[in-house]
Amino acid sequence: MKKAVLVLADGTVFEGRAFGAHGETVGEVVFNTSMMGYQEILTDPSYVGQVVTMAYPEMGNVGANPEDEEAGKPHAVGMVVRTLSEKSSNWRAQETLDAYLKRHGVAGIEGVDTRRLVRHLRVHGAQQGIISSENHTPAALAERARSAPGMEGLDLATGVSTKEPYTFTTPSQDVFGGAPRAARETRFDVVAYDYGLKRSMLQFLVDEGCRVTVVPASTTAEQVLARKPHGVFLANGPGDPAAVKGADRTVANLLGKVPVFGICLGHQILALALGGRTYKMKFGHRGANQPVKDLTTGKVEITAQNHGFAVDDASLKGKAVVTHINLNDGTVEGLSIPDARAFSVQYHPESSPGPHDARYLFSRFAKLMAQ
Ligand SMILES: NC(=O)CC[C@H](N)C(=O)O
Repeated sequence: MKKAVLVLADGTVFEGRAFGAHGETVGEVVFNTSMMGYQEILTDPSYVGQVVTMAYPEMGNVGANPEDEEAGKPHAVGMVVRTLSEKSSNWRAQETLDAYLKRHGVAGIEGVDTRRLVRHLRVHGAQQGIISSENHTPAALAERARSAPGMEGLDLATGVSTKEPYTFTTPSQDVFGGAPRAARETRFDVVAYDYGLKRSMLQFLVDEGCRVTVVPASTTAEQVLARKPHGVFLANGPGDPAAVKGADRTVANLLGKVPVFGICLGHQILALALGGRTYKMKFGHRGANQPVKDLTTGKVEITAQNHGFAVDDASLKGKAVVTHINLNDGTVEGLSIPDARAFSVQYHPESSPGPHDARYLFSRFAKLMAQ
């Protein structure tokens, strides 16, 4: 296999071998601690502009298949792994991870000391980096990584959002081949803002009896209210929440008029709509084992997460109730505005990949709409 390097903006060099597409890719280098679900991770549009390092050492073992995609293609711009499995061993696999990334033009590097890389990012913070199999000097690559734009101030959601509204009616699938879940009778019309959404979120809304109309990020509050929805869903998405054009004002104009449920970027935008603030975290939360405490019940959920920004707790005082916190670092994980029938979580109740502890939040949204 061809030699490749990963060079961080601070000049740190990691050597390895190229897989997937050969060539070069620049992005924010982040790490994910999930042991499985690399395909759901790679295809999550929230990874636009990011190079994902998988902390777990064995990757590619189950290959790739179309059912596990969260969107039509990988959105991460690069992948860093310790050991890449040459073969895929799974009855659902249609190709290897290597072939999958090659086909989609995504560069990977394997054989990297990912423990050292993850520790480096934890200490020095997520930063721009470049994967290259083109024999340039590390100094030149570090310079290019340094001149790449950082995540702060980047509106990436508007770019990946759907261009036209569409209706989504597919329930979640049983991947183990069981009978398809009986579709619930349609009870609610929901408008979902697409900031870069994961397909599984929509499937869980359909499971709750929602007919979902997905709309572009730039859709106005008036256009949404004209559809007379029972509820509005604010999806996940890439980039800086404060940079998504007009989103905070739009959501502010919806609050109080219709129940609102936000996840991840949607949660951050809801906070901004209330006059709250968001900030860039040092290295974010990405993985399937983040402990979150529900302050209203005292229960702890193990959650899937993928975010690099967070909502500033102090900025919400008097504007919203902080309902969930992260037990690792105390950051805000959920909020609610009871008067406005609105709530949101920073983590991923659809998991995909991850534990199912938080799936009940989709029913909570349905209950809110039924009231
Ligand atoms: N998954 C998401 O919606 C991520 C939200 C935002 N882009 C962040 O990094 O914090």
